[in-house]
Amino acid sequence: MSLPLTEEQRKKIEENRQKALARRAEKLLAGQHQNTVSGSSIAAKPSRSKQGPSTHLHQDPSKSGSHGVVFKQQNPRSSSDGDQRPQNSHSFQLSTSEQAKGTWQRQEEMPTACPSHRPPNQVTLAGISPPLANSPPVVSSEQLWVYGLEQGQIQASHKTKSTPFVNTTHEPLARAKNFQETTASSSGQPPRDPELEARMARPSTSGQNVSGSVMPRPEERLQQKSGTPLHKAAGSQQGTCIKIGDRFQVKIGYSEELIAVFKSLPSRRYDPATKTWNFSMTDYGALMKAAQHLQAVTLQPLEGAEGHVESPSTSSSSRVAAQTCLPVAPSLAFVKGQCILISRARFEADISYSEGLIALFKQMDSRKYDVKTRKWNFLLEEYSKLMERVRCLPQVQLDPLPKTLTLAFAAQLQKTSLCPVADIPEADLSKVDSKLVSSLLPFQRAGVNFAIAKRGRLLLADDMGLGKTIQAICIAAYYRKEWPLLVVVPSSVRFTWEQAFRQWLPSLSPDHINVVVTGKDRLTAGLVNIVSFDLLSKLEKQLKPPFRVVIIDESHFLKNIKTARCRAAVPLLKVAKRVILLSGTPAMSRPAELYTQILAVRPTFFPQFHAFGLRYCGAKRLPWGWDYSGSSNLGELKLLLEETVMLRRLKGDVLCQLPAKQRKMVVVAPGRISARTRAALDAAAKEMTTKESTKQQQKEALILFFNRTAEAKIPSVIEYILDLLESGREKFLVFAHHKVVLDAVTNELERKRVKRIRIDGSTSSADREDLCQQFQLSEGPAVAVLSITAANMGLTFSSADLVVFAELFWNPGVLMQAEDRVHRIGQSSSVGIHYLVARGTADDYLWPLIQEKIKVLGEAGLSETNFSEMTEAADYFYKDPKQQRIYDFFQKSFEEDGSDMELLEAAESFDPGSGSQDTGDTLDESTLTGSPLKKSRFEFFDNWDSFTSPL
Ligand SMILES: Nc1ncnc2c1ncn2[C@@H]1O[C@H](COP(=O)(O)OP(=O)(O)OP(=O)(O)O)[C@@H](O)[C@H]1O
Repeated sequence: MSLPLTEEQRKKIEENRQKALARRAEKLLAGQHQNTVSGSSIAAKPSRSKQGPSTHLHQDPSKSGSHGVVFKQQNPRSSSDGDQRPQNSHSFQLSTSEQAKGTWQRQEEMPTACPSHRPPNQVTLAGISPPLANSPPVVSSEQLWVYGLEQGQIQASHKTKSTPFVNTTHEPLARAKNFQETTASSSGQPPRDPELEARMARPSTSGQNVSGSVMPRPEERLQQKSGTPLHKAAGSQQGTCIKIGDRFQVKIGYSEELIAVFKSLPSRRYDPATKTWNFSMTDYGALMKAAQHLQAVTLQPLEGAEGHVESPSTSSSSRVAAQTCLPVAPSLAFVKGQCILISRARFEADISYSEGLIALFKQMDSRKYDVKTRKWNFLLEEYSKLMERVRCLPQVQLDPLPKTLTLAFAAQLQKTSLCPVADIPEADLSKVDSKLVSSLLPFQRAGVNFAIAKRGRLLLADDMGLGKTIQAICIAAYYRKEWPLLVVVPSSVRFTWEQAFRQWLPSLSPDHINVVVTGKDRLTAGLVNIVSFDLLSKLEKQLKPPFRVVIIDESHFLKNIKTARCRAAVPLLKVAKRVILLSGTPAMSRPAELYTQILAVRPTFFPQFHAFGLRYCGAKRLPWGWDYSGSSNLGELKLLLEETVMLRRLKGDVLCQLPAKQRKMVVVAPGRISARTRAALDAAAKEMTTKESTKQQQKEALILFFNRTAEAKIPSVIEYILDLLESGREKFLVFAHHKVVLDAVTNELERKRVKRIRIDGSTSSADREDLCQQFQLSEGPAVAVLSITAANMGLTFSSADLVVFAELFWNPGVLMQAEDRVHRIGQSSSVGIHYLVARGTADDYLWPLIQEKIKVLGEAGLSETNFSEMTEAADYFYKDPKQQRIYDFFQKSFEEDGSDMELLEAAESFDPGSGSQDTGDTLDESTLTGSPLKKSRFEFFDNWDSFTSPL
């Protein structure tokens, strides 16, 4: 049993130790003088104040495996690798002259070996005396990072005035750690050394002024310096790597410099039982590379793993690294990822863990670590720098941003714009009709400015009902000198567009507006030419010379490049100078649907669909070809579109600017009225105004006129409703009062498998409430088909924000009550009211009648409703004497008591019966769904995808 040391003995030991240290330092100095070029002045000054009694420096200096460099312990701590012992506390410092010169350059001038300081004999682990074997030197990471400096470069001298270590080539390590930066252990990335990471990121506690980027690892620095492995000393220590499970162990005798390398590897573990170090395979390459540069050490590679370590002399990546002074990825694992734009100013590296890469990330001033996504992101202005440096990491492949993005965000990349929102200049609209300009709501004015800033090529994707029409007309009017204008729209709204041009551009003569109704019409007859998608493809030949200004309403109708409408429209749009696409739902279910619209506005963005599909449609290669039905990088796509071509405001964004109710007169297509129905309508109109007719005959003629009107409108009403659904309208009410109209709408919805409820005079009170609740709570598209007279009060449908009047009603009070099924408490949005008005029908008289009545009510303070804008727009009504007589008759009839009841009963009981031939004409379903074009339009309903618009 050994006795405890006396105090005196301890002192003696300590004295001897200090002497040994001093001798070793002198020896080192002498050795360095022999090998070092003049001008190098690096001091390694042993600290005499903090040496613990049991550090590895107890080792006999003559047997030291070290070349004499001693490290300063800055943060003595329990090591995670199992070393619990006190740590040595020698300082390692560079002189100021060193700082100024820069370390790596100087290193090239220096010999890379110091043979005199190598251990004389090969020492196996078993042969190491217990204290040494138990005492792997504990080295701080700061020291480890500069480990390469030791390689024959450092002169120990306690005479040299020491100065704080500075490496002017590197970015400050002393940067306060961004709170977003966390270690990989918390980021879900492969485990790494949190202590090491923390030390890399936090300020030096030693007072050292460490500047520049994260230091390369020892082996990397060696490579960078010499580009070749060192020649091994004759008696270098031999060691072997042995695979143990998924790790490998290094069997070798004590070597201070090798242990320093060990300590720099994140996966290191020290096993006190076997007194050996072991590592994960990810560090194998790094270790072997570093060992190649240690003159006193020779490590036998793992069996079968030789090829894993590329000779630095032959490694092209190493050569690049040497040229650019960048660290080489110290891991065998190959990592691959991509850059993704995450905001107008920042991009993210979406890549798995690589230590070298993380070190590189930490060199970026603008770095941020997002703890949620566990990814690093940077300012775009650092993009080029980062990519340049990443290219030097041979085991990292970080795919760049697509060229389209770098062009779109060139200002941010070049740091010429850091505005969170692009500045859009105010456009000069002095040449546009003042009526239109003064009516624009502020957000609409901003929309026009955006369009003009984009030189008239854009996708205006405002939410439904926000007034895309008025904005589009204003934008087109700004480029009026470049007209004729082509307006391509769903056929159900061709006349609504004509009306809008008349309303907003009084300077445009109505004669200059050409609505193309048949395939025989001329597409270029007017200054403004309005055509349906389907007719456009039939009139393709008339598109030469091409139009210079084109508006496409509901541009998502172009989502399928294979359709005839798309094939006709896209080439036209590519060559047009101004392209104004309008859609409240540019993509209904997947980003692939956006492609043609993007192509139309910016043909150069993604000329090949495949590139777009790979980036944004999650393209997958399947045995039968590529599948582009998925989605990927949607946030980036949205940013790209918003930066370059798309403007989208949601109702909620601009609610404060919107009126509570927005009424819209929708002029439905008269072309849908069959010749037979038209003849019946004309006959009824004549009967009403024939002087010879009795009062009863006139009334019967009025009833017939109404009934034929209902019948005539059915195809247009159905088409309009289906267009609404196709455009993404989810929940809305359809009011009508003829049973035949209610039936036709219900049947069509049923056929298309659209969720619906119906409330009419035959619905019991109990059922009404249930149906109402059912509609209120339903998710996704649903239509409430309601009788104007039976469901205009007492029901709440506040979950919808659109009411469609398929038919007009002579009593405006009833209409307003019906409107208020949606516009009531519980409604948080602005409500849209669409009145479908058919020319050449009873609507020609009912519409002005309703407006007049409302005006009177308004003047009497009984109605806050203002139809005045629509009244002004309704000047298409003929005012010839015959029509005036019909109008007068209408007025008189509805003022008489009892007329309502008679008309209502007639509406309820009207059955086209023998007139079914007429209905057959007008309801000709082949015109709606039978033709290939119509069929493709309605495919959407058959696949009723859940709405997953990325926008
Ligand atoms: N600034 C305005 N002044 C007066 N009325 C307006 C204004 N902006 C829009 N409106 C009216 O609001 C209604 C809805 O406008 P519009 O039809 O253009 O909307 P939208 O965005 O095209 O909707 P959707 O996508 O459903 O077609 C129309 O009746 C239009 O006249």
